[in-house]
Amino acid sequence: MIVILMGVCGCGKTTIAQLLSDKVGWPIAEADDYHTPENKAKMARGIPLEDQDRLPWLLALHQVIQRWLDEGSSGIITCSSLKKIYREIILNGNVGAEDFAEDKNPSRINGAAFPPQNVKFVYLKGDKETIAQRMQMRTGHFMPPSLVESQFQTLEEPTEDENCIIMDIAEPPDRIVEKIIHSFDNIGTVT
Ligand SMILES: Nc1ncnc2c1ncn2[C@@H]1O[C@H](COP(=O)(O)OP(=O)(O)OP(=O)(O)O)[C@@H](O)[C@H]1O
Ligand SMILES: O=C(O)[C@H](O)[C@@H](O)[C@H](O)[C@H](O)CO
Repeated sequence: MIVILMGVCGCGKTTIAQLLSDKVGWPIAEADDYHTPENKAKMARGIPLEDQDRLPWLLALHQVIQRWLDEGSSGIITCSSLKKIYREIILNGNVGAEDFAEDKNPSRINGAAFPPQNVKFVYLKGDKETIAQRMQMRTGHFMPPSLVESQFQTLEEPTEDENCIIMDIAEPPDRIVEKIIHSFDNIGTVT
């Protein structure tokens, strides 16, 4: 099983990934570690990334998933995955990227089932005020609170066909992790 924790900056991806990893023993690929220094510097200056900045980053994360699938191993990825096409690229790699470049309808990629059953997105959902507050409290992170607004503007919440689990970030981290673990057997029933 591969779990991709998604959502805007400050929604709790890293926090939940660490707790989940402690419980299930799976490795974490922290998406921030896959950004180029240029991307990080851009965000640190308060400038939102654009599609083309994110493309190589998404492809690198796709390779992590592909490697884990090839090895038959489990893992946890933290990645904002803000747009549907980004999620397609993470899952499908270059196939998604070609569609991205040509601005085609992502739902038609290869006619493939979306998503693969052993790769699950978990959307950490919260309101802008809660997240802005948590970002203000957080220290030592390159991502400035000023980017919360653009993150919400870019966000395309996952739709039903993506079979994504939605977690309310108003709940304590431990509870969210319990629900994620429970949902491995009940995909689609936990919200
Ligand atoms: N469920 C929660 N309840 C209360 N506080 C939380 C919860 N989840 C995370 N936090 C706190 O909110 C802040 C942001 O969390 P975290 O850094 O994990 O978010 P993130 O999605 O990984 O951010 P980024 O995308 O910017 O790296 C942290 O200070 C964390 O301790
Ligand atoms: O703009 C985005 O797609 C995301 O915000 C990521 O680029 C960041 O890595 C992260 O969420 C900040 O820590």
